[in-house]
Amino acid sequence: MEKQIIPLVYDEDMLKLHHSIYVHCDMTSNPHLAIQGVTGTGKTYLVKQILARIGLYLPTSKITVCDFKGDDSFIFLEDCDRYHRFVDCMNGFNEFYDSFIKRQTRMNTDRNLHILLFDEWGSFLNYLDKKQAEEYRKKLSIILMLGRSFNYHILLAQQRLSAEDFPKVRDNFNNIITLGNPSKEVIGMFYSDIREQIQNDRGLGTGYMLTNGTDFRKIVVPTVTNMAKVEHYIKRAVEYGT
Ligand SMILES: Nc1ncnc2c1ncn2[C@@H]1O[C@H](COP(=O)(O)OP(=O)(O)OP(=O)(O)O)[C@@H](O)[C@H]1O
Repeated sequence: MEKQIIPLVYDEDMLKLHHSIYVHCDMTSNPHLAIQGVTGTGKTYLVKQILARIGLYLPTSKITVCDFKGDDSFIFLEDCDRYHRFVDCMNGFNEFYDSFIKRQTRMNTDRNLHILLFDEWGSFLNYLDKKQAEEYRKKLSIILMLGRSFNYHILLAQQRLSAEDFPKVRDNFNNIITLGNPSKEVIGMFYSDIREQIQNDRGLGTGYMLTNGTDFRKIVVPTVTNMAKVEHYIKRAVEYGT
């Protein structure tokens, strides 16, 4: 499969040298991303940029949005079939999973990129009963394991990526972004080998990024000058092919 490269965030060290250099992500080799950070650290602001860049740079991409919290952040998608909020996230996730299975079983031979944004996966699992939660957890781990070959991708955003919600989270998500200052638990889970590089100096729109478990960098989230444009590219990809 061809490379599918999108710019993600700025490298803070380069920015300090006055080089606005983006850290890029090749979705083909690094298919899944996770973003964590306490409330107000800018997760949604970054998620929107990533989705818009996928829509802009990879114009045959499809996006499915499951926003369990269901506030106004994605309300501009309210007429779209691939936008789901709160309880409807069960349907949204199942539709995404079923379309993945169609590709995997060769009922569908398309190979254009399809990404699922799931906002607050952990809260969603808590909402479900134990048996249902196990079923959804299993389906997610199948996509995380097999999605790459079929161009199926996961983007998760939640306050804290915990081991109960995602076993082997560091192995499953190629890029993990932590916005704001990480807690002791987060440092223990993700940054234990490089603790000395974690300072309590992160503000709005800054954080850390870990790629493939080892490649560590400080990052800065670019400022959006035209949010309407960002939302336009997201909407185009949420509607693509429907
Ligand atoms: N890099 C940034 N530059 C400028 N403003 C930002 C940046 N990141 C976030 N903001 C602003 O900060 C506020 C909080 O951001 P956002 O809603 O993305 O946080 P969040 O982590 O998703 O919060 P929650 O978990 O409560 O949904 C918003 O008004 C957003 O526009």
